[in-house]
Amino acid sequence: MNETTYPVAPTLGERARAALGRRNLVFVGLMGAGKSAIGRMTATQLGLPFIDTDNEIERVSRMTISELFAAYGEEEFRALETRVIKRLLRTGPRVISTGGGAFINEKTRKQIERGGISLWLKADLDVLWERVNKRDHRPLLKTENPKQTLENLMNQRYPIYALADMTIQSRDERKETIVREVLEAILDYTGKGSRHEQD
Ligand SMILES: Nc1ncnc2c1ncn2[C@@H]1O[C@H](COP(=O)(O)OP(=O)(O)O)[C@@H](O)[C@H]1O
Ligand SMILES: O=C(O)C1=C[C@@H](OP(=O)(O)O)[C@@H](O)[C@H](O)C1
Ligand SMILES: [Mg+2]
Repeated sequence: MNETTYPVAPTLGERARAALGRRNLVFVGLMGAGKSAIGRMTATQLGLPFIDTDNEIERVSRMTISELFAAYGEEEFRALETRVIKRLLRTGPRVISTGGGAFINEKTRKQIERGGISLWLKADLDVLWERVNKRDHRPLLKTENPKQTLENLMNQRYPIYALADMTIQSRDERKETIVREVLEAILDYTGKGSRHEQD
């Protein structure tokens, strides 16, 4: 029996996966930007393993992030974060969502620069606030005026997040739409997008 097979065009996820090669994709940005949620969905589309550094820190320390901050302080948490990220970047490829402070730490940022492609999920204050005020597991926001704290962090950190390889605006839009933009950004950044080649 004769069977005719037709070529199937690769999906956006498959094309982005090929463009990534052996590199890790690393999400950075402020609390509430969507790094954990969008990172996980992006990993599924890419067919790659996903790791959230906060989850990994909680797993190895057997403490929650809040407990770690309370027991040892932020400095110890950062040291642990740096070690965990260094180890994760040694192998790959995978999708790694970092906690908001990771990319701000110079040592960690250099590791990310060497071991992966970084993507800043950028968001306005109101979007961030709307998302983070629903939960209380973020120790840095346990202040008298957490929205003001968030704004101060934006002012301090946005110039540093801007050093990331790619930037996507995280906004009041379906997560699937943001994920699609992330995949397109990978193609553009690696020179495999439609702006660079004929599809
Ligand atoms: N595009 C989006 N639309 C609606 N809610 C979102 C979107 N992206 C993220 N969220 C939600 O916002 C909250 C914070 O997201 P999360 O991924 O934990 O952020 P981060 O890891 O950057 O702190 C979560 O409840 C998540 O589901
Ligand atoms: O911005 C920060 O310094 C932090 C962000 C948190 O992660 P998310 O950005 O995923 O909320 C977590 O790592 C910790 O509470 C500190
Ligand atoms: Mg997170």
